[in-house]
Amino acid sequence: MIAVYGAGGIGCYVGGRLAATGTPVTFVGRPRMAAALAEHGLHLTDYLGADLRVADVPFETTPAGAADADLVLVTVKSAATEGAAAELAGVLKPGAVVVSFQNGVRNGEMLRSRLTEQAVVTGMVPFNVLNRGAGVFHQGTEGALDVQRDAALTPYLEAFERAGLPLAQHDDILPVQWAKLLLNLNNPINALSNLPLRDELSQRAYRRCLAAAQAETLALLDAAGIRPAQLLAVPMHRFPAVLRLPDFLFRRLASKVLAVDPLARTSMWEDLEAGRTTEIDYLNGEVVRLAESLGRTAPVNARLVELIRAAETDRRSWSGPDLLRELS
Ligand SMILES: NC(=O)C1=CN([C@@H]2O[C@H](COP(=O)(O)OP(=O)(O)OC[C@H]3O[C@@H](n4cnc5c(N)ncnc54)[C@H](OP(=O)(O)O)[C@@H]3O)[C@@H](O)[C@H]2O)C=CC1
Ligand SMILES: CC(C)(CO)C(=O)C(=O)O
Repeated sequence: MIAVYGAGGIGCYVGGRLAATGTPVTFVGRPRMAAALAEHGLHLTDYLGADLRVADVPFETTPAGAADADLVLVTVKSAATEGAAAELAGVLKPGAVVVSFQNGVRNGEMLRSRLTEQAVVTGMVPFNVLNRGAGVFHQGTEGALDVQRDAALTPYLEAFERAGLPLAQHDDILPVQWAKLLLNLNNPINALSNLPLRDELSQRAYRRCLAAAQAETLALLDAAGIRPAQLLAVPMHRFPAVLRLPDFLFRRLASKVLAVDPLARTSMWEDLEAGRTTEIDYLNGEVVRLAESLGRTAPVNARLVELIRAAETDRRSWSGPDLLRELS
Protein backbone atom coordinates (compact mmCIF):
# COMPACT_ATOMS: atom_id res chain seq x y z
CA MET A 1 0.00 0.00 0.00
CA ILE A 2 1.15 3.55 -0.78
CA ALA A 3 0.39 6.40 1.63
CA VAL A 4 0.39 10.07 0.76
CA TYR A 5 1.43 12.02 3.86
CA GLY A 6 0.13 15.58 3.54
CA ALA A 7 -2.88 15.41 1.20
CA GLY A 8 -2.83 18.86 -0.44
CA GLY A 9 -2.15 19.97 -4.02
CA ILE A 10 0.79 17.68 -4.83
CA GLY A 11 -0.25 14.76 -2.61
CA CYS A 12 -3.81 14.58 -3.97
CA TYR A 13 -2.63 14.93 -7.57
CA VAL A 14 0.23 12.39 -7.50
CA GLY A 15 -1.57 9.97 -5.16
CA GLY A 16 -4.81 10.48 -7.09
CA ARG A 17 -3.24 9.53 -10.42
CA LEU A 18 -1.76 6.40 -8.85
CA ALA A 19 -5.14 5.48 -7.33
CA ALA A 20 -6.99 6.20 -10.59
CA THR A 21 -4.79 3.69 -12.40
CA GLY A 22 -5.25 0.81 -10.00
CA THR A 23 -2.66 1.30 -7.24
CA PRO A 24 -3.99 1.17 -3.66
CA VAL A 25 -3.33 4.57 -2.02
CA THR A 26 -4.34 5.92 1.39
CA PHE A 27 -4.31 9.68 1.90
CA VAL A 28 -3.32 11.19 5.26
CA GLY A 29 -4.25 14.81 5.78
CA ARG A 30 -6.58 17.30 7.37
CA PRO A 31 -10.30 16.93 8.15
CA ARG A 32 -11.26 19.69 5.67
CA MET A 33 -9.66 17.75 2.79
CA ALA A 34 -11.22 14.50 4.09
CA ALA A 35 -14.65 16.17 3.93
CA ALA A 36 -14.10 17.58 0.42
CA LEU A 37 -12.93 14.23 -0.96
CA ALA A 38 -15.73 12.30 0.78
CA GLU A 39 -18.24 14.63 -0.90
CA HIS A 40 -16.70 14.99 -4.38
CA GLY A 41 -14.08 12.23 -4.77
CA LEU A 42 -10.89 13.12 -6.67
CA HIS A 43 -10.87 14.57 -10.20
CA LEU A 44 -7.43 14.83 -11.82
CA THR A 45 -6.81 16.73 -15.03
CA ASP A 46 -3.68 17.86 -16.86
CA TYR A 47 -2.52 20.23 -19.60
CA LEU A 48 -2.50 17.32 -22.10
CA GLY A 49 -6.19 16.56 -21.58
CA ALA A 50 -5.97 13.72 -19.01
CA ASP A 51 -9.24 13.43 -17.08
CA LEU A 52 -9.31 10.83 -14.29
CA ARG A 53 -11.65 10.25 -11.36
CA VAL A 54 -11.46 8.36 -8.06
CA ALA A 55 -14.82 7.94 -6.36
CA ASP A 56 -13.97 6.30 -3.02
CA VAL A 57 -10.88 7.90 -1.53
CA PRO A 58 -9.39 6.15 1.54
CA PHE A 59 -8.54 9.09 3.82
CA GLU A 60 -7.16 9.19 7.38
CA THR A 61 -6.65 12.21 9.58
CA THR A 62 -4.11 10.71 12.01
CA PRO A 63 -0.53 9.45 11.47
CA ALA A 64 -1.74 5.88 12.08
CA GLY A 65 -3.16 6.03 8.54
CA ALA A 66 0.41 5.46 7.25
CA ALA A 67 1.18 2.52 9.55
CA ASP A 68 0.64 -0.20 6.92
CA ALA A 69 2.36 1.65 4.07
CA ASP A 70 5.26 0.11 2.16
CA LEU A 71 5.85 3.42 0.33
CA VAL A 72 5.11 6.88 1.80
CA LEU A 73 5.06 10.01 -0.35
CA VAL A 74 5.73 13.02 1.89
CA THR A 75 4.01 16.08 0.45
CA VAL A 76 3.70 18.47 3.40
CA LYS A 77 5.19 21.96 3.08
CA SER A 78 8.82 22.24 4.27
CA ALA A 79 7.90 23.96 7.54
CA ALA A 80 5.81 20.89 8.44
CA THR A 81 8.51 18.30 7.62
CA GLU A 82 10.02 18.05 11.13
CA GLY A 83 6.58 17.42 12.59
CA ALA A 84 5.67 14.89 9.91
CA ALA A 85 9.00 13.08 10.42
CA ALA A 86 8.38 12.76 14.17
CA GLU A 87 4.84 11.44 13.53
CA LEU A 88 6.00 8.96 10.89
CA ALA A 89 8.83 7.70 13.15
CA GLY A 90 6.13 6.66 15.62
CA VAL A 91 4.06 4.59 13.17
CA LEU A 92 6.03 3.40 10.11
CA LYS A 93 7.17 -0.19 9.58
CA PRO A 94 10.95 -0.72 9.57
CA GLY A 95 12.06 -1.02 5.94
CA ALA A 96 9.26 1.18 4.55
CA VAL A 97 10.37 3.49 1.73
CA VAL A 98 9.76 7.23 2.16
CA VAL A 99 10.00 9.70 -0.74
CA SER A 100 10.09 13.46 -0.19
CA PHE A 101 8.22 15.17 -3.04
CA GLN A 102 8.88 18.69 -1.75
CA ASN A 103 10.65 21.87 -2.81
CA GLY A 104 13.88 23.06 -1.19
CA VAL A 105 17.09 21.08 -0.67
CA ARG A 106 16.91 19.86 2.94
CA ASN A 107 13.63 17.95 3.37
CA GLY A 108 15.24 14.59 2.54
CA GLU A 109 17.89 15.18 5.24
CA MET A 110 15.27 16.22 7.80
CA LEU A 111 13.27 13.04 7.18
CA ARG A 112 16.38 10.84 7.17
CA SER A 113 17.54 12.11 10.56
CA ARG A 114 14.28 10.90 12.21
CA LEU A 115 13.45 7.86 10.07
CA THR A 116 16.52 5.77 10.77
CA GLU A 117 14.84 2.39 10.14
CA GLN A 118 13.32 3.37 6.80
CA ALA A 119 14.84 4.13 3.36
CA VAL A 120 14.39 7.85 2.65
CA VAL A 121 14.67 8.94 -0.99
CA THR A 122 14.74 12.56 -2.14
CA GLY A 123 12.44 13.54 -4.98
CA MET A 124 11.30 16.67 -6.76
CA VAL A 125 8.07 17.75 -8.48
CA PRO A 126 8.80 20.00 -11.48
CA PHE A 127 5.22 20.84 -12.45
CA ASN A 128 2.53 23.15 -11.09
CA VAL A 129 -0.63 21.74 -9.55
CA LEU A 130 -3.65 23.95 -9.17
CA ASN A 131 -6.14 22.99 -6.45
CA ARG A 132 -9.40 24.15 -8.04
CA GLY A 133 -11.46 23.08 -4.99
CA ALA A 134 -14.17 20.41 -4.69
CA GLY A 135 -11.60 17.63 -5.22
CA VAL A 136 -10.34 18.94 -8.59
CA PHE A 137 -6.55 19.08 -9.08
CA HIS A 138 -4.98 20.24 -12.36
CA GLN A 139 -1.40 19.77 -13.56
CA GLY A 140 -0.72 22.97 -15.48
CA THR A 141 2.86 22.49 -16.71
CA GLU A 142 5.08 19.69 -18.01
CA GLY A 143 7.87 17.66 -16.42
CA ALA A 144 8.57 14.19 -15.03
CA LEU A 145 8.82 13.44 -11.32
CA ASP A 146 12.52 13.39 -10.40
CA VAL A 147 14.05 11.06 -7.80
CA GLN A 148 17.44 10.05 -6.49
CA ARG A 149 18.26 6.69 -8.09
CA ASP A 150 17.58 4.02 -5.46
CA ALA A 151 16.92 0.29 -5.79
CA ALA A 152 14.26 0.63 -3.07
CA LEU A 153 12.03 2.32 -5.69
CA THR A 154 12.24 -0.52 -8.25
CA PRO A 155 9.00 -2.27 -7.14
CA TYR A 156 7.05 0.98 -7.69
CA LEU A 157 8.39 2.16 -11.07
CA GLU A 158 5.67 0.41 -13.03
CA ALA A 159 2.85 1.92 -10.96
CA PHE A 160 4.17 5.46 -11.56
CA GLU A 161 4.58 4.68 -15.26
CA ARG A 162 0.96 3.43 -15.44
CA ALA A 163 -0.21 6.58 -13.68
CA GLY A 164 1.35 8.71 -16.43
CA LEU A 165 3.93 10.02 -13.95
CA PRO A 166 7.12 8.07 -14.75
CA LEU A 167 9.99 8.58 -12.29
CA ALA A 168 13.12 10.15 -13.83
CA GLN A 169 16.00 8.71 -11.79
CA HIS A 170 19.17 10.74 -11.13
CA ASP A 171 22.54 9.59 -9.79
CA ASP A 172 22.77 12.89 -7.89
CA ILE A 173 19.52 14.71 -7.13
CA LEU A 174 21.15 17.77 -5.51
CA PRO A 175 21.86 19.64 -8.79
CA VAL A 176 18.23 18.95 -9.79
CA GLN A 177 16.99 20.33 -6.46
CA TRP A 178 19.11 23.47 -6.78
CA ALA A 179 17.86 24.01 -10.33
CA LYS A 180 14.27 23.77 -9.05
CA LEU A 181 15.14 26.12 -6.19
CA LEU A 182 16.37 28.66 -8.77
CA LEU A 183 12.88 28.53 -10.33
CA ASN A 184 11.22 28.67 -6.91
CA LEU A 185 12.99 31.99 -6.22
CA ASN A 186 9.98 33.30 -8.11
CA ASN A 187 7.61 32.01 -5.40
CA PRO A 188 7.98 35.09 -3.14
CA ILE A 189 7.81 37.45 -6.13
CA ASN A 190 4.63 35.78 -7.34
CA ALA A 191 3.16 35.81 -3.83
CA LEU A 192 4.01 39.51 -3.33
CA SER A 193 2.60 40.41 -6.76
CA ASN A 194 -0.71 38.77 -5.81
CA LEU A 195 -1.13 37.85 -9.51
CA PRO A 196 -1.49 34.55 -11.39
CA LEU A 197 1.91 33.27 -12.60
CA ARG A 198 1.16 34.08 -16.24
CA ASP A 199 0.28 37.73 -15.51
CA GLU A 200 3.25 38.16 -13.19
CA LEU A 201 5.81 36.65 -15.58
CA SER A 202 4.40 38.70 -18.47
CA GLN A 203 5.69 41.86 -16.74
CA ARG A 204 9.35 42.69 -17.17
CA ALA A 205 9.70 44.45 -13.81
CA TYR A 206 8.77 41.26 -11.91
CA ARG A 207 11.03 39.22 -14.19
CA ARG A 208 13.91 41.60 -13.42
CA CYS A 209 13.32 40.94 -9.69
CA LEU A 210 13.57 37.20 -10.37
CA ALA A 211 16.64 37.70 -12.56
CA ALA A 212 18.36 39.56 -9.69
CA ALA A 213 17.56 36.80 -7.18
CA GLN A 214 18.72 34.11 -9.62
CA ALA A 215 21.93 35.90 -10.65
CA GLU A 216 22.87 36.29 -6.98
CA THR A 217 22.19 32.57 -6.38
CA LEU A 218 24.03 31.38 -9.49
CA ALA A 219 27.18 33.25 -8.38
CA LEU A 220 26.99 31.58 -4.96
CA LEU A 221 26.39 28.12 -6.44
CA ASP A 222 29.40 28.67 -8.68
CA ALA A 223 31.53 29.61 -5.66
CA ALA A 224 30.27 26.50 -3.84
CA GLY A 225 31.08 24.25 -6.82
CA ILE A 226 27.42 23.28 -7.39
CA ARG A 227 26.32 23.12 -11.04
CA PRO A 228 22.52 23.25 -11.23
CA ALA A 229 20.96 20.73 -13.62
CA GLN A 230 19.18 21.90 -16.77
CA LEU A 231 15.41 21.56 -16.26
CA LEU A 232 14.02 23.54 -19.20
CA ALA A 233 15.14 24.33 -22.76
CA VAL A 234 17.52 27.07 -21.53
CA PRO A 235 20.49 26.24 -19.22
CA MET A 236 19.98 27.73 -15.74
CA HIS A 237 22.90 30.17 -16.04
CA ARG A 238 21.20 31.83 -19.02
CA PHE A 239 17.90 32.40 -17.21
CA PRO A 240 18.63 35.89 -15.83
CA ALA A 241 19.45 37.21 -19.31
CA VAL A 242 16.26 35.73 -20.78
CA LEU A 243 14.14 37.11 -17.93
CA ARG A 244 15.51 40.62 -18.46
CA LEU A 245 14.40 40.68 -22.13
CA PRO A 246 11.69 43.15 -23.16
CA ASP A 247 8.15 41.73 -22.94
CA PHE A 248 7.65 41.14 -26.68
CA LEU A 249 10.89 39.13 -26.98
CA PHE A 250 10.25 37.19 -23.76
CA ARG A 251 6.75 36.26 -24.97
CA ARG A 252 8.28 34.80 -28.13
CA LEU A 253 11.09 32.87 -26.42
CA ALA A 254 9.14 31.66 -23.38
CA SER A 255 5.78 30.83 -24.93
CA LYS A 256 5.79 27.43 -23.11
CA VAL A 257 6.29 29.10 -19.71
CA LEU A 258 3.46 31.54 -20.40
CA ALA A 259 1.20 28.69 -21.57
CA VAL A 260 0.64 27.81 -17.88
CA ASP A 261 -3.01 27.69 -16.75
CA PRO A 262 -4.14 31.35 -16.53
CA LEU A 263 -5.29 30.75 -12.94
CA ALA A 264 -2.11 29.01 -11.72
CA ARG A 265 -0.16 30.64 -8.90
CA THR A 266 2.78 29.45 -6.79
CA SER A 267 2.43 27.37 -3.65
CA MET A 268 3.75 30.35 -1.64
CA TRP A 269 0.85 32.51 -2.80
CA GLU A 270 -1.48 29.73 -1.58
CA ASP A 271 0.27 29.76 1.81
CA LEU A 272 -0.16 33.53 2.23
CA GLU A 273 -3.76 33.24 1.14
CA ALA A 274 -4.40 30.51 3.73
CA GLY A 275 -2.56 32.43 6.48
CA ARG A 276 0.09 29.66 6.75
CA THR A 277 3.82 30.00 7.43
CA THR A 278 5.47 29.95 4.00
CA GLU A 279 8.48 27.94 2.76
CA ILE A 280 10.58 31.12 2.41
CA ASP A 281 13.26 29.88 4.87
CA TYR A 282 13.76 26.79 2.67
CA LEU A 283 13.92 28.65 -0.66
CA ASN A 284 15.40 32.18 -0.63
CA GLY A 285 16.44 31.54 3.00
CA GLU A 286 18.52 28.59 1.76
CA VAL A 287 20.40 31.00 -0.52
CA VAL A 288 21.10 33.31 2.43
CA ARG A 289 22.45 30.31 4.39
CA LEU A 290 24.64 29.28 1.43
CA ALA A 291 26.04 32.85 1.25
CA GLU A 292 26.81 32.81 4.98
CA SER A 293 28.59 29.46 4.67
CA LEU A 294 30.83 31.06 2.02
CA GLY A 295 31.46 34.22 4.06
CA ARG A 296 29.38 36.24 1.58
CA THR A 297 25.99 37.96 1.51
CA ALA A 298 22.82 37.58 -0.58
CA PRO A 299 21.05 40.94 -0.22
CA VAL A 300 18.33 40.40 -2.84
CA ASN A 301 17.26 37.04 -1.45
CA ALA A 302 17.60 38.29 2.14
CA ARG A 303 15.24 41.19 1.35
CA LEU A 304 12.72 38.80 -0.25
CA VAL A 305 12.81 36.71 2.94
CA GLU A 306 12.05 39.86 4.97
CA LEU A 307 9.21 40.95 2.69
CA ILE A 308 7.54 37.54 2.88
CA ARG A 309 7.98 37.43 6.66
CA ALA A 310 6.18 40.79 6.79
CA ALA A 311 3.49 39.56 4.37
CA GLU A 312 2.81 36.52 6.58
CA THR A 313 1.25 38.90 9.09
CA ASP A 314 0.38 41.99 7.04
CA ARG A 315 -0.25 41.55 3.31
CA ARG A 316 -0.06 44.06 0.51
CA SER A 317 0.20 43.66 -3.27
CA TRP A 318 3.48 44.88 -4.78
CA SER A 319 3.62 46.36 -8.28
CA GLY A 320 6.61 45.21 -10.39
CA PRO A 321 8.36 48.61 -10.37
CA ASP A 322 7.87 49.03 -6.58
CA LEU A 323 9.27 45.58 -5.86
CA LEU A 324 12.21 46.12 -8.22
CA ARG A 325 13.06 49.41 -6.45
CA GLU A 326 12.83 47.65 -3.09
CA LEU A 327 15.30 44.96 -4.20
CA SER A 328 17.74 47.30 -5.97
N1 LIG B 1 1.58 23.25 -5.41
C1 LIG B 1 2.45 23.16 -6.42
O1 LIG B 1 2.15 23.47 -7.58
C2 LIG B 1 3.84 22.64 -6.16
C3 LIG B 1 4.31 22.38 -4.88
N2 LIG B 1 5.54 21.83 -4.70
C4 LIG B 1 6.05 21.51 -3.37
O2 LIG B 1 5.37 20.35 -2.91
C5 LIG B 1 5.24 20.39 -1.48
C6 LIG B 1 3.76 20.28 -1.12
O3 LIG B 1 3.11 21.44 -1.61
P1 LIG B 1 1.52 21.55 -1.75
O4 LIG B 1 0.95 20.26 -2.14
O5 LIG B 1 1.28 22.74 -2.59
O6 LIG B 1 1.14 21.84 -0.23
P2 LIG B 1 -0.33 21.90 0.42
O7 LIG B 1 -0.25 22.87 1.53
O8 LIG B 1 -1.36 22.05 -0.64
O9 LIG B 1 -0.50 20.42 1.00
C7 LIG B 1 0.07 19.94 2.18
C8 LIG B 1 -1.04 19.41 3.05
O10 LIG B 1 -0.47 18.65 4.12
C9 LIG B 1 -1.15 18.98 5.31
N3 LIG B 1 -0.26 18.66 6.44
C10 LIG B 1 0.72 19.39 7.00
N4 LIG B 1 1.28 18.72 8.01
C11 LIG B 1 0.63 17.54 8.10
C12 LIG B 1 0.76 16.43 8.97
N5 LIG B 1 1.68 16.39 9.92
N6 LIG B 1 -0.08 15.39 8.78
C13 LIG B 1 -1.02 15.40 7.81
N7 LIG B 1 -1.21 16.44 6.96
C14 LIG B 1 -0.37 17.50 7.11
C15 LIG B 1 -1.40 20.46 5.16
O11 LIG B 1 -2.35 20.89 6.11
P3 LIG B 1 -2.17 22.37 6.81
O12 LIG B 1 -2.49 23.36 5.75
O13 LIG B 1 -3.15 22.29 7.93
O14 LIG B 1 -0.74 22.46 7.26
C16 LIG B 1 -1.87 20.52 3.72
O15 LIG B 1 -3.23 20.21 3.62
C17 LIG B 1 5.88 21.72 -1.05
O16 LIG B 1 7.22 21.54 -0.69
C18 LIG B 1 5.79 22.58 -2.31
O17 LIG B 1 6.76 23.60 -2.37
C19 LIG B 1 6.32 21.48 -5.77
C20 LIG B 1 5.92 21.72 -7.04
C21 LIG B 1 4.69 22.38 -7.35
C1 LIG C 1 5.97 24.56 -10.06
C2 LIG C 1 6.23 25.82 -9.23
C3 LIG C 1 7.54 26.44 -9.68
C4 LIG C 1 5.19 26.82 -9.57
O1 LIG C 1 3.96 26.34 -9.26
C5 LIG C 1 6.34 25.44 -7.79
O2 LIG C 1 7.19 24.65 -7.49
C6 LIG C 1 5.55 26.03 -6.67
O3 LIG C 1 4.51 26.63 -6.86
O4 LIG C 1 6.01 25.86 -5.50
